[in-house]
Amino acid sequence: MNNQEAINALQMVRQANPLVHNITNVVVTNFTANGLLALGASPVMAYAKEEVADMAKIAGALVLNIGTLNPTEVEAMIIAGKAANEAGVPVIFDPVGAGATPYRTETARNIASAVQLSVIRGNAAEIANTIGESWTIKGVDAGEGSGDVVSLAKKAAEQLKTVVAITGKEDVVTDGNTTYIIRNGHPLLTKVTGTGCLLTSVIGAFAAVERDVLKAAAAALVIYGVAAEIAAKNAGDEGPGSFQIAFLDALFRVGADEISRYGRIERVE
Ligand SMILES: Nc1ncnc2c1ncn2[C@@H]1O[C@H](COP(=O)(O)OP(=O)(O)OP(=O)(O)O)[C@@H](O)[C@H]1O
Ligand SMILES: Cc1ncsc1CCO
Ligand SMILES: [Mg+2]
Repeated sequence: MNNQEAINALQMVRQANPLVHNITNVVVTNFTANGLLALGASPVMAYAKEEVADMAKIAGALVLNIGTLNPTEVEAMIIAGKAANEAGVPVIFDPVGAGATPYRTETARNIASAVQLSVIRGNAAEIANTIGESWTIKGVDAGEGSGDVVSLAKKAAEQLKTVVAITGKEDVVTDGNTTYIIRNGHPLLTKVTGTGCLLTSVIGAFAAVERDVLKAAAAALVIYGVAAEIAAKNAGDEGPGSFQIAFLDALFRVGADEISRYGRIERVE
C-alpha cells in the first residue's frame, strides 16, 4: 500500500459514487451524509427493520454505528448485517463508546459475533473493549504508544477475523498479517463531533470499490488525514466551526497532488 494506490482508490470512489448504507447515530447523521457526498460517494440512512435488508443488499457497503443505540436499532443492524453478509456487501462497524456502559460493550460484542465484519474502526479503548481486553488510556490520547496499539489491532484482527483500524494521533490498520501506520490528521479533528464516525463511513465508501479491504481502509485513513491537514491550513486558527466546513471542502477537493506530497503511510512489522 502506498500513496499512489490511495490515489487510485479515491479515483474509483469518485467514478463509481458507491451507495453507502448507514445505520448510525443521531449526532452525526447529517455530517456523515455531507462528508460522504463531498468525498464522492452516495449516502443513505435507513433504519426500519422492514427495509434494512433490502437496502443493505443493493448498497456498496453497510456501515453500523452504535453511537446512540437502542434495542430496535440494534435489531435492525443485525438484520442488515446478515443480509449484507449474504449478498457479499462489506460491513464496516464503529463500536462507539464500547466499554462506557455494559449495554454498549455487550452490543458491540454481539454485533461483532452475529455479523461477519469487513472492517472494525474505533479508538483503542473501543476496540479493546469489543474484544474483552482491558485498556488503560495512556496520556491524553488513546492512540499514544503505537507499539501497544499495533499488538491490540493484531489481536482484534485475529479474534474477529476482520481488518481492524485503530485511530488516534496515529492510525494503525491491520488484517493480522500486514500492518500499516498512517501519520496524518490534525488535532482539530478531535474538536468536531463525529469525525471518527464519518471516517468509518468513508472506509465504507472505499471498501465498496476496492475489494482488498486492507488497502481500502488504509487508503481511506491516509486521504482523510491529508484532507484534515488541508482543512486546518485553509481554515487557519479560527477553530472547530470553520475547520468543520473547511474539512468538508477538503474532502471534496483533495487529490493526487496533496496525497502524494503529504500522505504518510508506513508498513510496520
Ligand atoms: N491528536 C490527533 N492528531 C491528529 N489526528 C488525530 C488526533 N486524534 C485523532 N485524530 C484523527 O481524527 C480522526 C478520528 O479519529 P478518533 O480516534 O478521534 O475517532 P473517535 O474517537 O471515534 O472520534 P468520535 O467518536 O468523536 O467520532 C482520525 O482520522 C484520526 O487519525
Ligand atoms: C457525542 C455523541 N454521543 C453519542 S454518539 C456521539 C457522536 C460521536 O460519536
Ligand atoms: Mg468514535
